[in-house]
Amino acid sequence: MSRVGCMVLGPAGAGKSTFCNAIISHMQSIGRRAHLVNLDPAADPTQYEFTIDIKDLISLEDVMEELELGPNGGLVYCFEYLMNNLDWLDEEIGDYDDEYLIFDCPGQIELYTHIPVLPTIARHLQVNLNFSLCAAYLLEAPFVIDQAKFFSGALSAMSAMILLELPHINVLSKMDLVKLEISRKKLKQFLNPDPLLLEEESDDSNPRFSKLNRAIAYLVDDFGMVQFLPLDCSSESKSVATIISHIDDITQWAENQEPKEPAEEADPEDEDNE
Ligand SMILES: Nc1nc2c(ncn2[C@@H]2O[C@H](COP(=O)(O)OP(=O)(O)OP(=O)(O)O)[C@@H](O)[C@H]2O)c(=O)[nH]1
Ligand SMILES: [Mg+2]
Repeated sequence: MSRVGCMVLGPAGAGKSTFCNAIISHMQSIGRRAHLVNLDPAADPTQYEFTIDIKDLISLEDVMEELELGPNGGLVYCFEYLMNNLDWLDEEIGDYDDEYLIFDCPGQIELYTHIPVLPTIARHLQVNLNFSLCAAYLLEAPFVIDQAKFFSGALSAMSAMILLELPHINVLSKMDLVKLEISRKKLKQFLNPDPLLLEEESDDSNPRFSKLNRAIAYLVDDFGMVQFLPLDCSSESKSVATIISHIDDITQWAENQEPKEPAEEADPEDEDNE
């Protein structure tokens, strides 16, 4: 039994759900199968139905209404409830052996910093449910227009990589929105972030912030692991297929599907019989 999973993460509105749907759509077009697992207790399905939905366990709307909590307190409650009822997740996932599951996660960064629920879920999926798991962290490409914002986004991607301890890809989403505003050469520098980009910043920014931004940029560079794959879900583009192939590589999807039989010793007698 083997299961492959990808946790799709990133700030609110980064395009996570759109990307999850694009994965399912692409998979269907090439005759592969994948399932959507919704881990956002406030989300409704969009293009494709959820195969597994946290709202069948608990919904943010009910929690806010019954416990008189705000949206963030309600979300924290929902995840604490899920943590105490992980057997629900086990049961839901139970039948999906040898399947490809895409986990659409909520955008609140608190869920892997303040209360580390997403790292706990990730570990549970790997250790107890035998998942070959990776994370895809989305950052919006329009951030690249504001370089300081981009580097702070890269820092949040890096923090997710460290906290989740999962094989990881970073994705620059909504590329269609910046294609016309930024040169290809410059875009390439953002896909493999180059701190020198900040050197070109205009002089009218506060020098103290410039210094801080540069320090963050060099930190991201020193870490040397934050690179981005471009994604454009606005039209049929190769970007979704390319990202899926990266996920396949990381999770060793092909190997999981077709476990290699140990090479059998050639039996000379069999050969004689043929
Ligand atoms: N132009 C463009 N818009 C996109 C793209 N991907 C997503 N969007 C839009 O961005 C908005 C947010 O997309 P979602 O997929 O809901 O983002 P999300 O990260 O799931 O949002 P939350 O779950 O609320 O955190 C929607 O209006 C999408 O249509 C893209 O590649 N290009
Ligand atoms: Mg979403």
